[in-house]
Amino acid sequence: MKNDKAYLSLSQVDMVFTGSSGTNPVLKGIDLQVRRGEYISLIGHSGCGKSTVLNIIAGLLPATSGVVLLDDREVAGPGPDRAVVFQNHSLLPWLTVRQNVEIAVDKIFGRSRSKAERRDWVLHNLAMVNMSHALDRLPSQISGGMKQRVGIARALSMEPKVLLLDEPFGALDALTRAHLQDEVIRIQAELGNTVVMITHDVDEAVLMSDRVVMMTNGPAATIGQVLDIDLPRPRSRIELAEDRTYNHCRQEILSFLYEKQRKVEAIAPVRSMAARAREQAAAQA
Ligand SMILES: Nc1ncnc2c1ncn2[C@@H]1O[C@H](COP(=O)(O)OP(=O)(O)OP(=O)(O)O)[C@@H](O)[C@H]1O
Repeated sequence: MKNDKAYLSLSQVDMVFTGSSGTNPVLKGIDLQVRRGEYISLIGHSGCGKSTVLNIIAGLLPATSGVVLLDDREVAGPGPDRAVVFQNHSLLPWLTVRQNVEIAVDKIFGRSRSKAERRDWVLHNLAMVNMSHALDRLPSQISGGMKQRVGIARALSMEPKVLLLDEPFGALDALTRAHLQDEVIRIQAELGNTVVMITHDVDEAVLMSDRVVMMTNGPAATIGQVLDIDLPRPRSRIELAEDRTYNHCRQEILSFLYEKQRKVEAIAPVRSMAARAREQAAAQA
């Protein structure tokens, strides 16, 4: 059962990037409470600041102001209690599948677990993502979907308090993507991980999440709407296609993204193409 107390909380988080071209206020007043075992998706238009939120939780970026607490402790830098899986796998190319997980396990459990325990733990996590058949292959010898599986096994093997997924299925073809989504759903049901996932995919957000957090467009993006996905688990993608609640949730998110937060910049490239055409015509005249 999920605990109602916030396990991960972001309070009044602001982020302003400062560079040679001036200041860029990216996030403003982000407030988010995540319960232990909850699966949260962050969705919003490209560039609104989703990865920035994830990087702040990961401790890879310090927020300009505001507080991030995980299990009652302030996040003040990266740590093994927060494992990140990126869109493009980040496996070490010279290490095998097994060694890529082993390196994380040895680092975290090198002192607390015996060599045999660590070996079994590596194998267990790779079995969980159905990669036992390719333990000794190099990343260059496996497919993109398999690489993401290894990345997920590596993240899980660290027993993080929070799993941070930055578009983990974004680079995969539709079938591989569906397959891997199902595996993560199964693993989540088994382990009850607390997950924050970035996605651009409305169906993926509804299928996988307990709540979908919708971000407004930048600059100074914030949380515009939070939707509870009140669908029983286990969820079947085939049955959900006909489900009224599922379709209602989808509709809510689509309406937020494409009506309330319609991205006006999308028109800009069309304008500039037209402007370019005019310039070309003028140049040829
Ligand atoms: N390290 C950084 N330094 C300066 N600006 C940054 C940095 N990281 C992100 N930004 C800026 O912050 C804004 C939000 O970027 P971010 O990557 O968080 O958006 P996003 O919603 O994850 O985008 P996408 O969906 O396209 O991945 C962008 O304007 C980006 O240029």
